[in-house]
Amino acid sequence: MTIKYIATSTLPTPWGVFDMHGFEDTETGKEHVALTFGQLDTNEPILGRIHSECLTGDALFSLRCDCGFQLQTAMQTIAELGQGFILYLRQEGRGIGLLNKIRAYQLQDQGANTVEANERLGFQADMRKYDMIKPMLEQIGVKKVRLMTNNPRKVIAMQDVGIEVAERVPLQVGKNRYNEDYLKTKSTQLGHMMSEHHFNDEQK
Ligand SMILES: Nc1nc2c(ncn2[C@@H]2O[C@H](COP(=O)(O)OP(=O)(O)OP(=O)(O)O)[C@@H](O)[C@H]2O)c(=O)[nH]1
Ligand SMILES: [Zn+2]
Repeated sequence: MTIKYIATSTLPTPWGVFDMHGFEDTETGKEHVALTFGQLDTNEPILGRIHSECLTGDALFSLRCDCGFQLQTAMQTIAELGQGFILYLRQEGRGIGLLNKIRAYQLQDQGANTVEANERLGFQADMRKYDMIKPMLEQIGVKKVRLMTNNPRKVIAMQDVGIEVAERVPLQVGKNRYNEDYLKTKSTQLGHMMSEHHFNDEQK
């Protein structure tokens, strides 16, 4: 894996003006993005999120998952705090790509859960890799993090590449009638940490 920093610009959003840093993985051709907000105090753990691309949730308003809600909440929380970062990683569909995710959704429409659908298509439940985060965080000057996630695998993945996770900050938002089963499967089969409160607290 070779991650090459390309350029930085501003990114005005409804929550404030972020800086957007572009990276290229010269091995795979994937284009990753880091957003930063404010002047990062690199001696302290920085609030941040490692977000995996979800075109349907992040851009097309899908209620099948919680991704778009998590992204928005993370950006808003960071902007309110005054500093933080988001790595937006181009590993759609937990690494199987958009078209295979649509195939998986088709199987889910027929009754499979998110894990079974991946397996029926010949994929592991989660094929994501996180080795690109180290050079990306190095470029933006982040050494210690307070990570917004419900996924303990992400915490381990960060520690594996030498980033200190000072705290895991839960990010339970966006539950609705279309993603309730999906969230339950993540909790029971993929080890995501979600409180019962989340399941009892319908938002949409
Ligand atoms: N294969 C597959 N991928 C999905 C499905 N639903 C969402 N995704 C992808 O899953 C990724 C997000 O992973 P999640 O497991 O929802 O959450 P996470 O990022 O591991 O954990 P959090 O940090 O708590 O959000 C994105 O890349 C989505 O495109 C699905 O049903 N099948
Ligand atoms: Zn999603």
